[in-house]
Amino acid sequence: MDTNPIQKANPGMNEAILQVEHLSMKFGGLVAIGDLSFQARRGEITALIGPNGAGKTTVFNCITGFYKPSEGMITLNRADGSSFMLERLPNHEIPARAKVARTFQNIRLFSGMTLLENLLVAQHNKLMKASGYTLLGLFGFPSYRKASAESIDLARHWLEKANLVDRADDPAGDLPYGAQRRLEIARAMCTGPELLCLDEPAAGLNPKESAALNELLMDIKNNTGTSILLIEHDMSVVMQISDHVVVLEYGRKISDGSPQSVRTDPRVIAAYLGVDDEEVETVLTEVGDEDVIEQLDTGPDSAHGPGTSSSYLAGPVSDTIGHSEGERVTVSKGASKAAQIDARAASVASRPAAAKSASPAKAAAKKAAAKAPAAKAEGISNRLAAPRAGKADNLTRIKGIGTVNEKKLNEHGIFHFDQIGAWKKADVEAAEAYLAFDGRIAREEWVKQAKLLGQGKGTEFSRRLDAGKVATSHASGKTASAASGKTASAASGKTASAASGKAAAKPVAGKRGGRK
Ligand SMILES: Nc1ncnc2c1ncn2[C@@H]1O[C@H](COP(=O)(O)OP(=O)(O)OP(=O)(O)O)[C@@H](O)[C@H]1O
Repeated sequence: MDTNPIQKANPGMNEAILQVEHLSMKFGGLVAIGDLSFQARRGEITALIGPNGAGKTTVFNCITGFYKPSEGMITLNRADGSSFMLERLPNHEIPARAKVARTFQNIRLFSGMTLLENLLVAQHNKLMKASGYTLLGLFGFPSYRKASAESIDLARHWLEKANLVDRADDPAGDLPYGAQRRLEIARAMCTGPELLCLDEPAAGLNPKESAALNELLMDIKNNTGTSILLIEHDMSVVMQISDHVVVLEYGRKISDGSPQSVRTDPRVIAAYLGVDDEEVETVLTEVGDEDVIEQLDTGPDSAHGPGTSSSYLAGPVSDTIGHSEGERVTVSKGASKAAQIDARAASVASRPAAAKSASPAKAAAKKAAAKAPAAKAEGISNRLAAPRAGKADNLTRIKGIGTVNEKKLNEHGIFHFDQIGAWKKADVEAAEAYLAFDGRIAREEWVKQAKLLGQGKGTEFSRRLDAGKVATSHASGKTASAASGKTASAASGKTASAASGKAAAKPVAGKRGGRK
């Protein structure tokens, strides 16, 4: 194989700025990335998404030379026709020669330096080159003076783009969080990258800061030649600005395509059942396909539930998962949710037609199963057998309750705001144990919110939800139809509501921990 990290490529053949081929990264026995291939196209925003620990940052670390991959090739095709095999390029040469820049999950600015100084430091290499690497050059060479003036102009340009020019002389550490994120991107842009890799740029941003970030990234996409590779958990950012989305789970690619196609991919939704409810809810409620929900009835992935390593661990051991309908699907013990979905789809496809005709019996079995958990809910004191007057409140108006948890609460006899509003400490603890929420109900003040909503008052969150600014499975933020046997949003074709015929008893979906 050619050991020269630079290859000549034909200009015009570089539709893909980045080609990742059969990339694997192992840490001892742990396979963080397994045989991953994807492309990022020039001039586009490509998002790399997946649950915590899926291997996204490891991919970035391989692209930017922080890790040398165990196997595979990463090719960066520059606009001038040259190509670089990044896995062979010394890492300090990746920004300079291959023109790849990155930001990190944790902000890494020089907080004591001013904004302008931060952007000038980023151009240090260019300035030193212009000085001829001599002290005299710093003062005497016209090339240095020219480069210095150009660097200041470029810094000012990116400060303007990031809407930070007014604060050019303030220390970077004094900026609000969202502004620091934009400054990092401005700093990376000062290096003139062809590929900009952003690791969770929207993490911790409020909606206004998120919108400012989107605007900056769209500006970069539309007005510079820079292509963007983006790791992001915030689905609103991903869906709004990405041209192309690659989804990882346990280091493997499970989906690759347009934002629309990946968000309706059952394997992606299944993968996201292991993360925060808000993220699950965003995907589930936007997809809302009954078949998809049906496919999710595989239950939690015990091999990768909370507390275990969230990385893909190759293992040939087979196990059998039982389902309420009685069919059994065999998957490997280390299989991801996506693999379970695939296995189940194969099982459904091969099921004889006669099995399908047994659906009334299946429905009865499901109904019985749906009733079962209520009988087990000893921990919560004020349960009801059914919603009053057949109508439940829309519990997703409480910040922290997504459609998935609303369904579980309904299954345990909790349908109304005043029921949650009346919870005592023991009820909160029981609900937290059932939902595997570990202190979150108290922290998010569900009881306080529920009291207000029960009195017909609103909260900041419920007002946003009622105004349609927050995703909900309910046709209208204020309506609900849990336990009515209908889907909550039949009109809009969205997700089945709680306690509908589909709400068979299911254990709590595994969470994969918080962000880094
Ligand atoms: N240097 C390392 N040594 C050992 N294991 C590592 C190392 N770096 C990453 N891992 C493991 O590889 C897996 C993938 O981690 P990675 O940080 O790439 O995931 P991620 O998708 O970026 O997660 P998150 O969304 O939480 O940032 C994890 O199990 C992680 O613990």
